Amino acid sequence: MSALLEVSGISKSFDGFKAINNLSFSINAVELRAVIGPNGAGKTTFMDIVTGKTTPDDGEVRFGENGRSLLKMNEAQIARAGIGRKFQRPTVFEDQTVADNLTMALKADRNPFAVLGWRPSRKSQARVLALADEVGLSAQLTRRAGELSHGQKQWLEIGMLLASAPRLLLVDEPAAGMTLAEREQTTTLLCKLAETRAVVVVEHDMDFVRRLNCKVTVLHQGSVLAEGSLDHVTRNPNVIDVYLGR
Ligand SMILES: Nc1ncnc2c1ncn2[C@@H]1O[C@H](COP(=O)(O)OP(=O)(O)OP(=O)(O)O)[C@@H](O)[C@H]1O
Repeated sequence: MSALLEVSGISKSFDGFKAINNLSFSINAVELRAVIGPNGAGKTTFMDIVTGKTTPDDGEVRFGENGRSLLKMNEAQIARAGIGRKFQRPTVFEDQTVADNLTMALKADRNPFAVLGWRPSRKSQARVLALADEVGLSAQLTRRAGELSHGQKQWLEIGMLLASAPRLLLVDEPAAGMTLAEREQTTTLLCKLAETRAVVVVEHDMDFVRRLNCKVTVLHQGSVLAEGSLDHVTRNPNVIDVYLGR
């Protein structure tokens, strides 16, 4: 399996403090990966670097078959290249319906000139239905996003990200604030999405990570401390020492 994302020897200091320290790892084109680690381990900074929000001091980040360097691209170019990021707090348009939110996301995926005079076509309406179906919101299409539960808003935002057909989806703490039923549905959704693309989930909730049943990367002090199945990494004495045993 070839790597879709290759992070090699990246470091990033803030005021002399190494938030990321010679970090290397790769993500396959079709895989679900959980990234865990204690507070301050560098998980957010890693996502900031991959999405172009932060530039590392050293190292390289390559994406796609041609190994294109992401460090030469800005945030918008990286998003267009196929990397979507889901922040912890959902940012949907609360006054708009679910269908309108998805339609706007489809529209936003177009170049600025194509957006001028853009009207929803039959094809884009079908795409909205397909996106709603993919994230389990078919029955909510005409509801205002503000009326949705927290979990439904998270799924809507994932649907909006899917409008631009990302090859890599970075998802920050999806389980936070969700009911048990919503967590289970989110697990199913993330596993399904990872059947056709790469999905990287940053998560603190170990029960949720266990349900994802995927390879886990443990970060500590900006480097990879351990990698493998959840059972494998949770048996690692270093992981127990710095993360689980606290
Ligand atoms: N812009 C910044 N300026 C100064 N220090 C920063 C900045 N961004 C991150 N840091 C520091 O870098 C370290 C890594 O932070 P980061 O947010 O990446 O960790 P994290 O693993 O996401 O933590 P958490 O689980 O608490 O979200 C922390 O010590 C943090 O205080």
